[in-house]
Amino acid sequence: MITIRNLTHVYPGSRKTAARVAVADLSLDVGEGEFAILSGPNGSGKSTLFRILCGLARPSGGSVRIAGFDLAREPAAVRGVLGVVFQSPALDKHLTVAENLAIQADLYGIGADVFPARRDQALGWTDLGGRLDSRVETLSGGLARQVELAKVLMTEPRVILLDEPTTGLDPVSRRNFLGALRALQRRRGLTVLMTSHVFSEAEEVDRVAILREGRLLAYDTPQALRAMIGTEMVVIQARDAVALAARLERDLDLRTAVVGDEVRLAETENGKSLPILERILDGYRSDLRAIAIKQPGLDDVFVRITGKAPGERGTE
Ligand SMILES: Nc1ncnc2c1ncn2[C@@H]1O[C@H](COP(=O)(O)OP(=O)(O)OP(=O)(O)O)[C@@H](O)[C@H]1O
Repeated sequence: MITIRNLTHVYPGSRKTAARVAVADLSLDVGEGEFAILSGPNGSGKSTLFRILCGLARPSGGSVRIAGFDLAREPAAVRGVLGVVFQSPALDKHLTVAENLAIQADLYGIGADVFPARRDQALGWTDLGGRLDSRVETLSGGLARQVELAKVLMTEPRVILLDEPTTGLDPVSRRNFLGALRALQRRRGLTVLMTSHVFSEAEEVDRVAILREGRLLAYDTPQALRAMIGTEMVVIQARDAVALAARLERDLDLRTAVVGDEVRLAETENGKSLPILERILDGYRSDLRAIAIKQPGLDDVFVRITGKAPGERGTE
Protein backbone atom coordinates (compact mmCIF):
# COMPACT_ATOMS: atom_id res chain seq x y z
CA MET A 1 0.00 0.00 0.00
CA ILE A 2 2.98 2.26 0.72
CA THR A 3 5.92 1.41 -1.51
CA ILE A 4 9.13 3.37 -1.02
CA ARG A 5 11.98 2.67 -3.41
CA ASN A 6 15.57 3.92 -3.18
CA LEU A 7 14.44 7.14 -1.57
CA THR A 8 17.15 9.70 -0.98
CA HIS A 9 16.96 13.19 0.40
CA VAL A 10 19.88 15.57 0.63
CA TYR A 11 19.58 19.00 2.25
CA PRO A 12 21.85 21.24 0.21
CA GLY A 13 24.65 22.89 2.13
CA SER A 14 25.50 26.55 2.14
CA ARG A 15 28.83 28.37 2.20
CA LYS A 16 28.94 27.71 5.94
CA THR A 17 27.36 24.25 6.23
CA ALA A 18 27.96 20.97 4.44
CA ALA A 19 25.17 19.22 2.50
CA ARG A 20 23.37 16.70 4.68
CA VAL A 21 22.03 13.32 3.61
CA ALA A 22 18.83 12.91 5.66
CA VAL A 23 17.44 9.84 3.85
CA ALA A 24 19.82 7.45 2.11
CA ASP A 25 18.65 4.94 -0.51
CA LEU A 26 15.75 3.79 1.62
CA SER A 27 13.30 1.12 0.42
CA LEU A 28 10.36 -0.05 2.49
CA ASP A 29 6.86 -1.53 1.99
CA VAL A 30 3.84 -1.22 4.22
CA GLY A 31 1.23 -3.77 3.11
CA GLU A 32 -2.48 -3.05 2.86
CA GLY A 33 -4.11 -3.13 6.29
CA GLU A 34 -0.76 -3.10 8.10
CA PHE A 35 0.23 -0.88 10.99
CA ALA A 36 3.91 0.11 10.86
CA ILE A 37 6.02 2.29 13.12
CA LEU A 38 9.01 4.34 12.02
CA SER A 39 11.56 4.78 14.79
CA GLY A 40 15.11 5.98 15.15
CA PRO A 41 17.31 8.25 17.24
CA ASN A 42 16.89 12.01 16.83
CA GLY A 43 18.24 13.12 13.49
CA SER A 44 17.80 9.70 11.86
CA GLY A 45 15.54 11.08 9.11
CA LYS A 46 12.04 10.25 10.41
CA SER A 47 10.65 13.77 9.98
CA THR A 48 12.21 14.17 6.55
CA LEU A 49 10.72 10.87 5.42
CA PHE A 50 7.35 11.84 6.90
CA ARG A 51 7.39 15.20 5.11
CA ILE A 52 8.18 13.46 1.81
CA LEU A 53 5.38 10.91 2.28
CA CYS A 54 2.78 13.57 2.93
CA GLY A 55 3.90 15.61 -0.06
CA LEU A 56 5.49 18.50 1.85
CA ALA A 57 9.01 17.86 0.56
CA ARG A 58 10.28 16.58 -2.77
CA PRO A 59 12.88 13.84 -2.45
CA SER A 60 16.25 14.20 -4.19
CA GLY A 61 15.83 10.72 -5.67
CA GLY A 62 13.79 7.53 -5.59
CA SER A 63 10.05 6.99 -5.65
CA VAL A 64 7.01 6.60 -3.43
CA ARG A 65 3.73 4.93 -4.38
CA ILE A 66 0.70 5.15 -2.13
CA ALA A 67 -2.31 2.93 -2.93
CA GLY A 68 -0.75 2.41 -6.35
CA PHE A 69 -0.43 6.14 -7.16
CA ASP A 70 2.94 7.73 -7.80
CA LEU A 71 3.46 10.54 -5.31
CA ALA A 72 5.45 12.72 -7.71
CA ARG A 73 3.27 12.22 -10.79
CA GLU A 74 -0.21 11.76 -9.26
CA PRO A 75 -0.21 13.93 -6.11
CA ALA A 76 -3.94 14.69 -6.29
CA ALA A 77 -4.81 10.99 -6.44
CA VAL A 78 -2.54 10.36 -3.44
CA ARG A 79 -4.22 13.16 -1.49
CA GLY A 80 -7.55 11.45 -2.17
CA VAL A 81 -6.57 8.32 -0.24
CA LEU A 82 -4.26 9.79 2.38
CA GLY A 83 -5.00 11.22 5.83
CA VAL A 84 -2.25 12.94 7.82
CA VAL A 85 -2.14 13.70 11.53
CA PHE A 86 0.66 16.19 12.21
CA GLN A 87 2.47 16.63 15.49
CA SER A 88 1.38 20.22 15.96
CA PRO A 89 -2.36 20.54 16.54
CA ALA A 90 -4.41 21.38 13.46
CA LEU A 91 -7.59 22.26 15.33
CA ASP A 92 -9.07 25.64 16.19
CA LYS A 93 -9.11 25.33 19.96
CA HIS A 94 -11.64 28.15 20.41
CA LEU A 95 -14.21 26.26 18.35
CA THR A 96 -16.23 23.25 19.43
CA VAL A 97 -15.57 19.69 18.33
CA ALA A 98 -18.61 19.83 16.00
CA GLU A 99 -17.46 23.15 14.48
CA ASN A 100 -13.97 21.82 13.80
CA LEU A 101 -15.44 18.81 12.03
CA ALA A 102 -17.85 21.01 10.05
CA ILE A 103 -14.91 23.12 8.79
CA GLN A 104 -13.14 19.98 7.66
CA ALA A 105 -16.31 18.89 5.82
CA ASP A 106 -16.44 22.27 4.05
CA LEU A 107 -12.76 22.09 3.09
CA TYR A 108 -13.19 18.65 1.58
CA GLY A 109 -16.53 19.32 -0.10
CA ILE A 110 -18.45 16.87 2.09
CA GLY A 111 -22.08 17.88 1.44
CA ALA A 112 -24.64 18.61 4.17
CA ASP A 113 -26.57 15.50 3.16
CA VAL A 114 -23.71 13.10 4.04
CA PHE A 115 -22.03 15.18 6.74
CA PRO A 116 -23.94 13.86 9.80
CA ALA A 117 -23.32 10.22 8.84
CA ARG A 118 -19.63 10.89 8.09
CA ARG A 119 -19.22 12.77 11.33
CA ASP A 120 -20.84 9.99 13.37
CA GLN A 121 -18.68 7.40 11.68
CA ALA A 122 -15.53 9.45 12.28
CA LEU A 123 -16.44 9.82 15.96
CA GLY A 124 -17.82 6.33 16.54
CA TRP A 125 -14.55 4.91 17.87
CA THR A 126 -13.75 7.88 20.15
CA ASP A 127 -14.62 8.71 23.77
CA LEU A 128 -16.08 12.03 22.62
CA GLY A 129 -19.74 11.08 23.10
CA GLY A 130 -21.52 14.06 24.63
CA ARG A 131 -18.58 16.42 23.97
CA LEU A 132 -19.57 17.57 20.47
CA ASP A 133 -20.46 21.03 21.76
CA SER A 134 -17.37 21.40 23.96
CA ARG A 135 -14.68 23.83 22.86
CA VAL A 136 -11.49 21.93 21.97
CA GLU A 137 -9.51 23.96 24.54
CA THR A 138 -11.62 22.39 27.32
CA LEU A 139 -10.73 18.82 26.31
CA SER A 140 -7.91 16.72 27.76
CA GLY A 141 -4.84 16.18 25.56
CA GLY A 142 -5.96 12.63 24.79
CA LEU A 143 -9.46 13.68 23.70
CA ALA A 144 -8.04 16.52 21.57
CA ARG A 145 -5.88 13.98 19.73
CA GLN A 146 -9.00 11.92 19.11
CA VAL A 147 -10.69 14.95 17.52
CA GLU A 148 -7.61 15.41 15.37
CA LEU A 149 -7.85 11.84 14.11
CA ALA A 150 -11.65 12.02 13.73
CA LYS A 151 -11.14 15.08 11.54
CA VAL A 152 -8.83 13.12 9.27
CA LEU A 153 -11.24 10.15 9.22
CA MET A 154 -14.01 12.39 7.86
CA THR A 155 -12.32 12.21 4.46
CA GLU A 156 -12.38 8.39 4.59
CA PRO A 157 -8.67 7.82 3.92
CA ARG A 158 -7.31 4.35 3.17
CA VAL A 159 -3.84 5.26 4.42
CA ILE A 160 -3.09 7.32 7.53
CA LEU A 161 0.26 8.88 8.44
CA LEU A 162 0.77 10.10 12.00
CA ASP A 163 3.78 12.05 13.27
CA GLU A 164 4.46 11.17 16.92
CA PRO A 165 0.74 11.46 17.72
CA THR A 166 1.12 10.68 21.42
CA THR A 167 3.72 13.36 22.19
CA GLY A 168 2.70 15.23 25.32
CA LEU A 169 0.14 12.65 26.47
CA ASP A 170 0.39 10.95 29.84
CA PRO A 171 1.01 7.17 29.77
CA VAL A 172 -2.65 6.25 30.27
CA SER A 173 -3.93 8.60 27.54
CA ARG A 174 -1.11 7.39 25.31
CA ARG A 175 -2.16 3.79 25.75
CA ASN A 176 -5.85 4.62 25.28
CA PHE A 177 -5.19 6.59 22.10
CA LEU A 178 -3.07 3.87 20.56
CA GLY A 179 -5.42 1.09 21.64
CA ALA A 180 -8.32 2.90 20.01
CA LEU A 181 -6.28 3.63 16.87
CA ARG A 182 -5.18 0.00 16.59
CA ALA A 183 -8.76 -1.28 16.99
CA LEU A 184 -10.02 1.21 14.41
CA GLN A 185 -7.22 0.35 11.99
CA ARG A 186 -8.01 -3.37 12.25
CA ARG A 187 -11.77 -2.93 11.96
CA ARG A 188 -11.58 -0.71 8.90
CA GLY A 189 -8.56 -2.37 7.28
CA LEU A 190 -6.64 0.93 7.29
CA THR A 191 -2.96 1.13 6.46
CA VAL A 192 -1.14 3.14 9.12
CA LEU A 193 2.42 4.46 9.26
CA MET A 194 3.36 6.35 12.37
CA THR A 195 6.59 7.84 13.69
CA SER A 196 7.38 7.20 17.33
CA HIS A 197 10.28 7.05 19.72
CA VAL A 198 8.35 5.25 22.46
CA PHE A 199 9.08 1.57 22.29
CA SER A 200 6.15 0.37 24.31
CA GLU A 201 4.09 1.71 21.37
CA ALA A 202 5.91 -0.50 18.92
CA GLU A 203 5.24 -3.74 20.79
CA GLU A 204 1.67 -3.96 19.48
CA VAL A 205 2.11 -3.07 15.80
CA ASP A 206 2.67 -5.26 12.73
CA ARG A 207 6.08 -3.93 11.69
CA VAL A 208 8.77 -1.70 13.11
CA ALA A 209 11.29 0.20 10.99
CA ILE A 210 14.50 1.31 12.71
CA LEU A 211 16.39 4.14 11.02
CA ARG A 212 19.78 5.60 11.74
CA GLU A 213 21.47 8.39 9.80
CA GLY A 214 18.87 8.09 7.04
CA ARG A 215 19.38 4.37 6.54
CA LEU A 216 16.94 1.59 7.27
CA LEU A 217 18.77 -0.70 9.70
CA ALA A 218 15.91 -3.10 10.36
CA TYR A 219 12.29 -3.56 9.35
CA ASP A 220 10.36 -6.48 10.77
CA THR A 221 7.68 -7.65 13.17
CA PRO A 222 8.30 -6.85 16.85
CA GLN A 223 8.65 -10.61 17.50
CA ALA A 224 11.28 -11.05 14.77
CA LEU A 225 13.20 -7.99 15.96
CA ARG A 226 13.30 -9.33 19.49
CA ALA A 227 14.42 -12.72 18.16
CA MET A 228 17.32 -10.97 16.36
CA ILE A 229 19.03 -10.43 19.66
CA GLY A 230 17.75 -13.82 20.79
CA THR A 231 18.65 -13.45 24.42
CA GLU A 232 16.92 -13.53 27.75
CA MET A 233 17.61 -12.17 31.20
CA VAL A 234 16.70 -12.95 34.79
CA VAL A 235 14.95 -10.06 36.53
CA ILE A 236 14.53 -10.11 40.30
CA GLN A 237 12.45 -7.89 42.53
CA ALA A 238 14.19 -7.84 45.87
CA ARG A 239 13.65 -6.52 49.37
CA ASP A 240 17.10 -4.92 49.21
CA ALA A 241 18.22 -4.90 45.58
CA VAL A 242 21.67 -3.41 46.20
CA ALA A 243 22.55 -5.93 48.93
CA LEU A 244 21.24 -8.87 46.93
CA ALA A 245 23.14 -7.78 43.80
CA ALA A 246 26.38 -7.59 45.81
CA ARG A 247 25.83 -11.09 47.23
CA LEU A 248 24.99 -12.58 43.82
CA GLU A 249 28.15 -11.07 42.36
CA ARG A 250 30.28 -12.30 45.22
CA ASP A 251 28.75 -15.77 45.77
CA LEU A 252 27.75 -16.79 42.26
CA ASP A 253 30.06 -14.65 40.14
CA LEU A 254 27.10 -13.11 38.24
CA ARG A 255 27.07 -9.72 36.52
CA THR A 256 24.21 -7.58 37.81
CA ALA A 257 22.64 -4.16 37.36
CA VAL A 258 20.28 -2.54 39.85
CA VAL A 259 17.32 -0.62 38.37
CA GLY A 260 14.98 0.71 41.08
CA ASP A 261 14.03 -2.26 43.25
CA GLU A 262 15.04 -4.71 40.50
CA VAL A 263 18.23 -6.66 40.10
CA ARG A 264 18.78 -7.49 36.44
CA LEU A 265 21.29 -10.11 35.49
CA ALA A 266 23.33 -9.87 32.33
CA GLU A 267 21.64 -11.28 29.23
CA THR A 268 22.28 -14.94 28.50
CA GLU A 269 21.57 -17.05 25.46
CA ASN A 270 18.08 -18.50 25.24
CA GLY A 271 17.58 -21.39 27.66
CA LYS A 272 20.58 -20.56 29.86
CA SER A 273 18.68 -18.43 32.36
CA LEU A 274 16.64 -21.23 33.90
CA PRO A 275 19.47 -22.91 35.86
CA ILE A 276 20.56 -19.47 37.13
CA LEU A 277 17.00 -18.71 38.25
CA GLU A 278 16.85 -22.09 40.05
CA ARG A 279 20.12 -21.46 41.91
CA ILE A 280 18.91 -18.05 43.05
CA LEU A 281 15.57 -19.49 44.19
CA ASP A 282 17.39 -22.22 46.15
CA GLY A 283 19.85 -19.93 47.90
CA TYR A 284 18.12 -16.58 48.28
CA ARG A 285 14.36 -17.23 48.38
CA SER A 286 13.74 -15.15 51.49
CA ASP A 287 15.39 -12.10 49.86
CA LEU A 288 13.12 -12.16 46.80
CA ARG A 289 9.78 -10.57 46.10
CA ALA A 290 9.55 -11.96 42.57
CA ILE A 291 11.83 -13.54 40.01
CA ALA A 292 11.27 -14.04 36.28
CA ILE A 293 13.01 -14.73 32.99
CA LYS A 294 12.31 -11.95 30.50
CA GLN A 295 12.91 -11.46 26.82
CA PRO A 296 14.59 -8.12 26.18
CA GLY A 297 12.05 -5.53 25.00
CA LEU A 298 12.11 -3.53 21.77
CA ASP A 299 13.99 -0.75 23.53
CA ASP A 300 16.82 -3.24 24.14
CA VAL A 301 16.71 -4.20 20.44
CA PHE A 302 16.81 -0.55 19.44
CA VAL A 303 19.86 0.14 21.59
CA ARG A 304 21.60 -2.92 20.20
CA ILE A 305 20.88 -2.00 16.57
CA THR A 306 21.45 1.75 16.65
CA GLY A 307 23.88 2.01 19.54
CA LYS A 308 21.60 4.75 20.92
CA ALA A 309 18.90 4.91 23.54
CA PRO A 310 15.48 5.89 22.13
CA GLY A 311 15.30 9.69 21.95
CA GLU A 312 19.08 10.09 22.03
CA ARG A 313 20.69 12.17 19.30
CA GLY A 314 22.39 10.31 16.47
CA THR A 315 25.69 11.44 15.02
CA GLU A 316 25.01 14.41 12.80
N1 LIG B 1 15.88 21.94 6.82
C1 LIG B 1 17.01 21.25 7.01
N2 LIG B 1 18.18 21.70 6.51
C2 LIG B 1 19.33 21.01 6.67
N3 LIG B 1 19.42 19.84 7.34
C3 LIG B 1 18.30 19.34 7.88
C4 LIG B 1 17.03 20.02 7.74
N4 LIG B 1 16.09 19.28 8.38
C5 LIG B 1 16.72 18.20 8.88
N5 LIG B 1 18.05 18.23 8.58
C6 LIG B 1 19.06 17.21 8.91
O1 LIG B 1 18.65 15.98 8.32
C7 LIG B 1 18.89 14.90 9.21
C8 LIG B 1 17.59 14.16 9.50
O2 LIG B 1 16.75 15.03 10.23
P1 LIG B 1 15.24 14.69 10.59
O3 LIG B 1 14.64 15.88 11.27
O4 LIG B 1 14.54 14.16 9.40
O5 LIG B 1 15.43 13.49 11.65
P2 LIG B 1 14.42 12.93 12.77
O6 LIG B 1 14.71 11.49 12.89
O7 LIG B 1 13.04 13.33 12.44
O8 LIG B 1 14.87 13.69 14.07
P3 LIG B 1 13.95 14.14 15.34
O9 LIG B 1 13.56 12.86 16.03
O10 LIG B 1 14.92 14.96 16.13
O11 LIG B 1 12.79 14.92 14.81
C9 LIG B 1 19.54 15.48 10.44
O12 LIG B 1 20.93 15.35 10.27
C10 LIG B 1 19.12 16.94 10.42
O13 LIG B 1 20.07 17.76 11.04
